[in-house]
Amino acid sequence: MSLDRKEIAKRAAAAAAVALVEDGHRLGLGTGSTAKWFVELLAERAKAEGLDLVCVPTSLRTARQAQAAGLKVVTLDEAGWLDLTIDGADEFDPDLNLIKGGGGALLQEKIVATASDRMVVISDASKQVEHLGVFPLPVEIATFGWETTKAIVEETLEDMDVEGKIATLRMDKDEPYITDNGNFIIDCHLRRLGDAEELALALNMIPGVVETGLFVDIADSVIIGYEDGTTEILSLDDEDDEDEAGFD
Ligand SMILES: O=C(CO)[C@H](O)[C@H](O)COP(=O)(O)O
Repeated sequence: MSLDRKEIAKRAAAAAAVALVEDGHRLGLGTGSTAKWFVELLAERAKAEGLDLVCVPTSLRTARQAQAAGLKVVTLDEAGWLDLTIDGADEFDPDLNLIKGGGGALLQEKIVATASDRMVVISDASKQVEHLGVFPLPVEIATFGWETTKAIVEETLEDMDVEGKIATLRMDKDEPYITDNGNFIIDCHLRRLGDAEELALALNMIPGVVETGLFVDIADSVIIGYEDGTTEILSLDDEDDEDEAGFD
């Protein structure tokens, strides 16, 4: 199999995350192209080593992939609480705050990550930013009265210390994109996001807003994969740890 450089980086981060999994773990499985690598490599290791794992997917897409790969899939309520969630991100900053939801699964991703002892993000280096906000911030909203909700989101952004305030309804070809939870997503095009926690709280106060893609104080570590197959782990409590292990 010949992979392009970005895929090598994503696969390397996913492989390093698979090494964190222990027999008996209850795992949250993220959504997106990097999380897809994790599910594939996890299933290979689980099969090879006969690991007893219970997995909670964050989207229908991931559920289908995990089931097809032979992983045991249960709902979050069946699992109760999780040991570890591994997921991708659209951006992460030096405090390991995230923008997520580029793949539309932000609500279940946030619920699952929050119900975990530990959330580890897997990413290529392009998602690392000094300040969140270049990637459009996804906000999941109820379909009922969505134009009114969108207008209130824009008014709220006007009042906040952010730059760029345009919200657009996410589309899937000619139709609005519908999440796994039956909601719409608006993408907020901000050039600078200001205080992530303040913004998340203000947006979450708006009736009609279901959840935002701002993950504040949720991630514990980020594994960055590089295009040469090496990885680096960023953690808030540890010194940065360079890992030279590549993959074949
Ligand atoms: O938040 C997400 C899905 O809702 C993804 O984790 C995020 O979009 C990153 O995806 P990818 O690994 O494909 O770049």
